[in-house]
Amino acid sequence: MSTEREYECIVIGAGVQGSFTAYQLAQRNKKTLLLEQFVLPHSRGSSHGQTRIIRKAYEQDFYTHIMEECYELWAQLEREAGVKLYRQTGLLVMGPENSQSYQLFKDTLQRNKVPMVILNRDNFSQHIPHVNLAEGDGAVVDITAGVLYADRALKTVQGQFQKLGGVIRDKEKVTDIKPGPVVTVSTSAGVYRAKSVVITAGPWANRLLAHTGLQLPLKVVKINVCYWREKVPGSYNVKQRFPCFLLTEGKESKMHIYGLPSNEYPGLVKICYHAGAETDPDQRDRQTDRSDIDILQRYIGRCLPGLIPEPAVVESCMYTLTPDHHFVLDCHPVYSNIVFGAGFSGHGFKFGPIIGKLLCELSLGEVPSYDLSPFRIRRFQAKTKSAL
Ligand SMILES: Cc1cc2nc3c(=O)[nH]c(=O)nc-3n(C[C@H](O)[C@H](O)[C@H](O)COP(=O)(O)OP(=O)(O)OC[C@H]3O[C@@H](n4cnc5c(N)ncnc54)[C@H](O)[C@@H]3O)c2cc1C
Ligand SMILES: O=C(O)[C@@H]1CCCC=N1
Repeated sequence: MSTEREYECIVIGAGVQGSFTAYQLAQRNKKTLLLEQFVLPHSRGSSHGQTRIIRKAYEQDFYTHIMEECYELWAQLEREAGVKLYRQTGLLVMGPENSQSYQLFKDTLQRNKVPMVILNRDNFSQHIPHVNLAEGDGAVVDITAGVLYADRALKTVQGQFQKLGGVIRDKEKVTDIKPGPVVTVSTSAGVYRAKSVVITAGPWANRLLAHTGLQLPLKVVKINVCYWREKVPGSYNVKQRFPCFLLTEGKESKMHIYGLPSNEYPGLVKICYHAGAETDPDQRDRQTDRSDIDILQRYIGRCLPGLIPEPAVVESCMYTLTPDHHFVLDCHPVYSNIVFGAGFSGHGFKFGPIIGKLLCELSLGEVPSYDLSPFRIRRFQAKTKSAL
């Protein structure tokens, strides 16, 4: 086999997690191949689109802790590449004042001393115009939060990986993985070998893991990415300092509604429902459920009076959900040189740089920089089907 087909590590899937993992490996001078089934850039997975929210506001301390370093790593990439990837807007968290979820968000911010502002009913509309705070809801702003320019970030990290000597082969679908001390990876165009393999295949994770005899309890859902037109252009604009926002559990929905200020499409505000209908990732466009859009229309009609409650643009994206909505970051239980990052459950983009670092550490057999117990597969126990 020629040396072009032999690597220290092969990363499968060039979404945000695979691209950052490959970049971390290349920074550590590891000869790395990044394989992607589609021609890059593409919009068939979970990492496409122009924007994502970045925030420290979480219900669990472990995410807030990790975000500390993650902000640094995003800034480092911006400096290294000379590209702006983050814009601070703040994140307005709203939810029933006495609900568990809202209190957890607020407490986590306070306990971790994240810069924040608590708004009350009297000063709310002065700070956040054109939003009706629902009866009984509280409101708190995570000042550190903002928008990540997602497509630009992906292009940047892939470019930096290549500058470090990393190889990307797109339009090359992985068709087989043969575990062993040296792992053999077959694609639609060739056969490669590596000391370790990282699987970051997003909605296709279980398809890839099947080659290693492992299945995770993952559910893939389609998300209708909705943009809503401002009645008065600029009312919810990023330049007017309108923040990102997130609704914790409420009457309308068990899950969150979230939004970003108008920015990428002039006059249009991105507001989505944090759940969707199950889909086969290869049949995404056949899933036509729009019940999420009905929920959004009702919410917008009631609480965002400056928007036309009819989506102006609807795009598609996918979440890969775990039962507890926490990520999966682990080594294969039998083949320790096969590592995977999966189940990012619709909130993984902001963590890309740190996920890359952690998966790189796991693939090199190092002790990971953070306690990975919330992310290990043993938490699923009986639900983790293994043919091994
Ligand atoms: C509408 C929407 C809004 C979101 N908003 C936010 C947000 O505001 N903040 C946030 O932090 N996160 C957000 N997320 C979540 C975040 O975008 C995802 O968690 C993240 O993009 C997942 O990345 P990934 O690399 O795991 O998956 P993907 O981006 O899907 O990457 C997996 C890649 O693997 C490739 N692949 C699969 N199988 C093969 C194969 N056999 N051979 C070769 N390649 C293969 C795929 O083609 C794909 O490119 C959002 C997601 C969606 C859908
Ligand atoms: O991860 C995020 O910040 C967004 C908003 C909340 C729901 C999921 N994604």
